[in-house]
Amino acid sequence: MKKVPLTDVRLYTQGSHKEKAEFIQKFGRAIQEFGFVIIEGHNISEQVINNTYSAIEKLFSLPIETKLKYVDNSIIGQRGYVNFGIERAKNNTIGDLKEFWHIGREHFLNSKLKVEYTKNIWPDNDLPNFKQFTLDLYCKLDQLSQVLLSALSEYLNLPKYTLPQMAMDGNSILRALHYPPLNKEQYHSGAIRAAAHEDINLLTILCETKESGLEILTRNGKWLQIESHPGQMIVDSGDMLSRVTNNIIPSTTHRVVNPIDSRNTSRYSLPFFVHAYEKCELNVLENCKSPSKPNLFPPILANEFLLQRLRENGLVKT
Ligand SMILES: O=C(O)CCC(=O)C(=O)O
Ligand SMILES: [Fe+2]
Repeated sequence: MKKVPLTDVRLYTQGSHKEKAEFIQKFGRAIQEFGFVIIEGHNISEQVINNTYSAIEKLFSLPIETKLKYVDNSIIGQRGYVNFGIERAKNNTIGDLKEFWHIGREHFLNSKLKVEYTKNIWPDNDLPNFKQFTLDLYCKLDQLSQVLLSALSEYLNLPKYTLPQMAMDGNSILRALHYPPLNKEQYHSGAIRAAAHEDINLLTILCETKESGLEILTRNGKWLQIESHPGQMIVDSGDMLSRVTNNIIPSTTHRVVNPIDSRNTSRYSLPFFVHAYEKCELNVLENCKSPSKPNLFPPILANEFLLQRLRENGLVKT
């Protein structure tokens, strides 16, 4: 496969029995064999996405002193603003050329499971609409993730609630990202917008972007540019999914490369990291165990795994 597979979520949400089965296979195989899949028919309107993009463009254009008011070091970059140079890919010593803002869960789908997550930080005094727009997108992506995880459970021949249950009211994060234009020094520093890495979580859903730069490392070791057009989103697998599937679905390596000179403009992006709930034990799922293949990963609580990976990414100091 040279092109990232594309499929339509409506086959699963509104389709006949046959169409549902078609989606399950196409989506599951794409994630398993390719690592990335483009989806359409996700039912999140252009307006919701564009409102959020306008809000984050305004946010990142605030003076640095204002943005720094929204840093809380005690919560290790899990909410609010994270400045340039802080996050780096695992095993990398140079920080990425990006600033970002994290939004966590405020609404719970199942009130019985309610857990206390770190409180969000809102730039209300500087940007009154930011909270409304970003939370609206968060909730819609959260619902979409439940649908995609249900299809993926069926692909693994597991009850369809298996993966959705892990992510239900999970510690998922919407990341608003800004990669500013590069100066000459940065072009030569060896740093890139986002160095090659795997995401920590179960799945990542990336909203469409206006500027290119995202590349994936295909399972046969070649870098491939990936674009999403209006109405499309990109989905990829993370480390938590790799753990619970005993690497049947490996996490996908990806990066964001620097722009060529003639397109040296800001790039904004909105990935949604679908996490398990904090106390979820990341055990290998029943159908992914096999007598001939030992379990590659010992069980670990989702929150402990997250902390371990944040340390590797430079967000937690050891
Ligand atoms: O900006 C992008 O398109 C991808 C960002 C990403 O991979 C990340 O933040 O983990
Ligand atoms: Fe990523």
